[in-house]
Amino acid sequence: MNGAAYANFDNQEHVLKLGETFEKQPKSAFHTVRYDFKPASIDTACEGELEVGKGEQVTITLPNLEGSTAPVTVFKGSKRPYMKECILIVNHDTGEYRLEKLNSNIAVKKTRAEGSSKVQSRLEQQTSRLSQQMRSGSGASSSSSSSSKAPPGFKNSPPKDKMSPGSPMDDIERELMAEARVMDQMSSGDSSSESRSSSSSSENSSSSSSDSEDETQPRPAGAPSGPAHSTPAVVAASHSRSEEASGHFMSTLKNDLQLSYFQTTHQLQIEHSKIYGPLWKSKYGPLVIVNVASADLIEQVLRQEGHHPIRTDMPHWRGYRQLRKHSYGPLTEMGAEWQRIRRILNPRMLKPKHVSTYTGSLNEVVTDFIKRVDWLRETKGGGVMVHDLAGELYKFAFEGISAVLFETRMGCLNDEVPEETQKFITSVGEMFRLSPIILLFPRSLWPYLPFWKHFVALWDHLFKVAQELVEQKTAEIQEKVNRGEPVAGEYLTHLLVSEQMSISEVLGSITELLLAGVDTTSNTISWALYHLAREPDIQEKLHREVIGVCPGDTVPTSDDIARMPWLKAVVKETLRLYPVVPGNARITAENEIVVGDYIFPKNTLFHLCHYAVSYEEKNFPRPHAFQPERWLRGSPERQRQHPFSSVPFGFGIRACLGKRVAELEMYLILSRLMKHFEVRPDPSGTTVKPITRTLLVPATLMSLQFLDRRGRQDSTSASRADPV
Ligand code: HEM
Repeated sequence: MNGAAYANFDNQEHVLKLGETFEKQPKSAFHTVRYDFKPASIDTACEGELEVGKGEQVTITLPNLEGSTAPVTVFKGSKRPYMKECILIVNHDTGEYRLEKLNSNIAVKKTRAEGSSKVQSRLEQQTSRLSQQMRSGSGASSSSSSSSKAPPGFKNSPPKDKMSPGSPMDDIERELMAEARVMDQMSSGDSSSESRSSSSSSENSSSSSSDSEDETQPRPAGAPSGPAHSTPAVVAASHSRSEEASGHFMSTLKNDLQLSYFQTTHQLQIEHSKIYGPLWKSKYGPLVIVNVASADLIEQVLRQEGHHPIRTDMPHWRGYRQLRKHSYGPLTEMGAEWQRIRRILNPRMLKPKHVSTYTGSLNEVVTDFIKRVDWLRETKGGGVMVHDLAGELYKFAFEGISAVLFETRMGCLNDEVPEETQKFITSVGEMFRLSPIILLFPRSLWPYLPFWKHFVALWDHLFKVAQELVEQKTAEIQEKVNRGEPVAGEYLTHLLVSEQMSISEVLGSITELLLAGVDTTSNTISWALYHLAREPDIQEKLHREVIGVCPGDTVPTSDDIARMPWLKAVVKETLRLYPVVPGNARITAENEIVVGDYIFPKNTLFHLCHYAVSYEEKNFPRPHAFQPERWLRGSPERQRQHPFSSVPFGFGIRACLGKRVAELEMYLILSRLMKHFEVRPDPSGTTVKPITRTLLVPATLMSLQFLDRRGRQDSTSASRADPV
């Protein structure tokens, strides 16, 4: 399929162009479908009936074609193979069908009604103006330097929208000014006030945000507190000329960039699927996306993903690697190379016999985490509270995955987290936060975006940390070899010693594993504890299960976990309510595929709306309730569940590489925490909602009470009111 498929949103009218295949609108609307026609059929038009979407047979009769007044059947037969020249427009309200030649543009009323789409379309117009200005030489000269070369054209911003106090525009303003501030700090070499993007683990925000927490309108986690909240005028006044230009750029964008759009994309899945049904098309920056929001249709996409599935082409992540000449890892690699990497990485990540060998190292990390909980309660929590639990669990997850990958300890659970480690944590969060913003812009503009420079610096740091760890391990191995000692070890040692990958490839892969292995598990553990605290009966059942399998001081192992079905059900239910990857994706690069009643050409980008599907009443009765019992084997609800209604680790050969390690890690920590503590909600009554920052993360700080069970005769008889 050719690449000229991008819709034109000028005048709010959607003009379908050659290659554009699918459009669905809320009410009035047309479905526009490109069906498959035999090239000959169009020439040998004959009369017949009109039937679309029944089985594989399609008959199309048109009221008129090219001047003919009598209805003509332009096609009768199988959907395949296809001819590119025609497009079928189906009006499902009136039952009317229309075939148009693709070489004439087809105007289909207004495309989208939601504000977010309008915002995007304005942004697109603006960025294309911007890019024209740059190409015409009025802007930046060359190179990857950013704000200092910002073009004068930035001044031509559209009139500023009226902003009411506390409106989403304030958030945009804060976000963009925060961006400018971070750029300031970076250019002046001061990174000390960088805060981790997710409020959940921001040390800095812990004191400031708790006061201002508002359940209905949580403070955007990425908006740092303090000076970044200043008005643009105040901040801009302190900028140099180049920063002023960048400030113009910011203020231009702030009218268009709706932060809430990024943060609530999981929620939008539900809202859009209510309006459009289970299949609809949308735009995200330069991307045209087909959204899929039903378990059946998701299954259809995933089952046709091909031999080398592509999630998305990740131009920003890949762009960084190209810039620095780093190797791709499993997240970013594609095609046969991706398959080769996975074949090397899979065994020690996914084979149960290997994964169970990580139990010892992970349990050591769990032990240290429990000590840290004790310390936090005593020193900062009035004997019972653990503040910013998600942040603490982030450190646990980082320590845990490092123990597995690097066979080494990072000191994340020490009283003082090493500076480099803390910076890695900050960088991961920042990088995830910036990723969707960068994708909104055409690649040609990236060098001129201030936050692209920031994005590159963040990745530089991530690679630097991984590189140091790889070098350290290489040196250890070399020393052992020099001493004539046997070299044994699990993950990194195996990768280095087996020499199946170059050092650069090992680095590319290990960096991505480290990146993928932290927020994912830590946030899932946070949400599980959050719900256990709110559902004492479910928690009590879990506690009983754990002490039943592992009484006294016994530390749960992977074998014990196999006998804890309730624990597994708790994790499954947590991942249903909070799928860390709320929307996955596939690009069908190998074949055109049939999804529902439609045929999609090669290279269609599908967005799989897992979040929406896991909240569907028909899949999960009382979908908002935390009910682990739905997952118990043999439960009537489980038997009715569609197998693709909740697939938190993805599906197929491109599914999560860390699934088994993540599960083991989550089971080991949750079971042990249940042995040691009773968790209870934050007495302030604060509720925590999720936001999307690439991954689904808590929007605000999460704090819980940890009551010691150790020393209790009978945990059930302990008064719920009295901290032990
Ligand atoms: C609760 C924990 C986790 C969840 C829910 C999760 C979820 C996912 C999902 C949904 C995908 C995309 C799969 C697909 O496209 O079909 C994925 C990919 C991936 N995950 Fe995880 N993940 C978790 C933990 C981890 C951990 C601990 C690691 C590393 C040790 C990891 C490494 C990866 C990698 C490398 C990929 C890319 C695989 C590829 O493209 O070939 N994940 N994960």
